[in-house]
Amino acid sequence: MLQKTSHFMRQANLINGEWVQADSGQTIDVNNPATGLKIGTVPKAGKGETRRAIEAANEAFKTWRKTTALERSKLLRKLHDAMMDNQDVLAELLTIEQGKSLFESKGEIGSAAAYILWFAEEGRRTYGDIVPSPWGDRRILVTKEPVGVIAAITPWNFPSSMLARKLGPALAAGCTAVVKPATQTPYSGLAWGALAEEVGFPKGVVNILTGSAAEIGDEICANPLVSKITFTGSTEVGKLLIQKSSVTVKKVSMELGGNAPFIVFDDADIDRAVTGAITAKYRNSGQTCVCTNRFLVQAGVYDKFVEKLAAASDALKVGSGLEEGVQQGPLIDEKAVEKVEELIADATSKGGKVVAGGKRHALGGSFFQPTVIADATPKMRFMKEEIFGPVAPVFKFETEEQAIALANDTEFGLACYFYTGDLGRAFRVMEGLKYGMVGVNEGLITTPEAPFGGVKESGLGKEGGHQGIEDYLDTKYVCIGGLGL
Ligand SMILES: O=CCCC(=O)O
Repeated sequence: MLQKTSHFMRQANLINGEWVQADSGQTIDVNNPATGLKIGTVPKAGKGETRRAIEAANEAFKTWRKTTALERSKLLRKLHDAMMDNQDVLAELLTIEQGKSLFESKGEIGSAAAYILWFAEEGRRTYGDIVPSPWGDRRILVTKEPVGVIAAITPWNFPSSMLARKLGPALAAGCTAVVKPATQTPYSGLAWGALAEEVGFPKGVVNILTGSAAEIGDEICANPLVSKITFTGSTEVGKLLIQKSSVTVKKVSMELGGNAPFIVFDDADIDRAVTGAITAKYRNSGQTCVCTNRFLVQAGVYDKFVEKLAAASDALKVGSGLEEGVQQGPLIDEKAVEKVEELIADATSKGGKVVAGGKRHALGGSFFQPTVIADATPKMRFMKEEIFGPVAPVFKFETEEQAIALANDTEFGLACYFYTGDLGRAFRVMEGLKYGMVGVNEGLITTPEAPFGGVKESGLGKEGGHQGIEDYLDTKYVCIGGLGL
């Protein structure tokens, strides 16, 4: 029961440096998806607590913005080190509340820490410009300034690393933050508060609230002290936040839904494609925004690919994420399982053939078998809907043009993947795909050095890369005259 005694498992909210309960005293239960058992509670905060957290962040901003980039960088580096020093316990907490395997949780904590380190460095390079002036007696300066108080709303599928991508650039830029982690997985988010406190971030710089998404979200959108909202989650909720925050004209960064195609051409290395497919499909039990939603396979290698993918899917070890060797944990909840069942029933009623899995796992609860469906067609719901579960529908195509058209036939544009051994085709296809991120002969492409983000209805803005800090900065133009030049 390491997790119960870990001081990182905070069952309280962090507002202005104090760990507090909800004004109403109400709480929300948090359950372990692997057992269905309650692991603790968190406060059910509402509008009042959110307003106080925003005011605290606004007060803290007055001094935090004046710290030097180097001072902020040093604190962020300490935060990185504290995360890595506690990687095992933080990973265990993540697995207990989210369900993913300990292997993946350690990877997520490592990735979260890596984003912090990246932005600790990037924060020191937020250069402005001196622009050639059209006037002989005036000079033009362009500077970068922190936007102010930011609000970060984060999802349950990557409760630690999604926060790192937002807090890292925000704090490095000199912004202060109000964070609302998902209520299904709040402890990994709250742990950031404990870590930030431990390494010496001043009170009010990081505030963390749990509770009613509607009440907290509405206050964040309406409050003029919040300059920016950064959100990872569904396109539906993202649109609502954009709409509601338009009243106070906030900057927004949105990392929304995906419908990733994974294309395998006849000239691909099939074994490499299957290895990439397993990661791109089953990571976090298929619950990532960049998970493959549709496999598009060229006719010449279709049967071979399906056979190998089915065998590799059957071989995955499903179980509690805390167990040694487990590769796939449970889905987040019963609703997620029902959605997966519905999509499979829709596919089989339209001619889809289940060649691996297809059912709830014998372990019960929200465990589901890794599933492969052959003979998928565009009439099936997989074509348009995000699965967010361990189901791999495999479509057949004949030509390169057809593959690109099928891949682009969606309102989403987050990640996509394709496998080919032909360099010319690699460029043609990469340029033809309307997506924010492309994996060529790679099924896992996330890294702090690269800009993560989508186009179309998959979102706005980038997280990571040198671009990732720009959304937390305002550009100011200064025209200086009267210099006696
Ligand atoms: O679910 C979205 C993020 C997945 C990733 O970090 O690769």
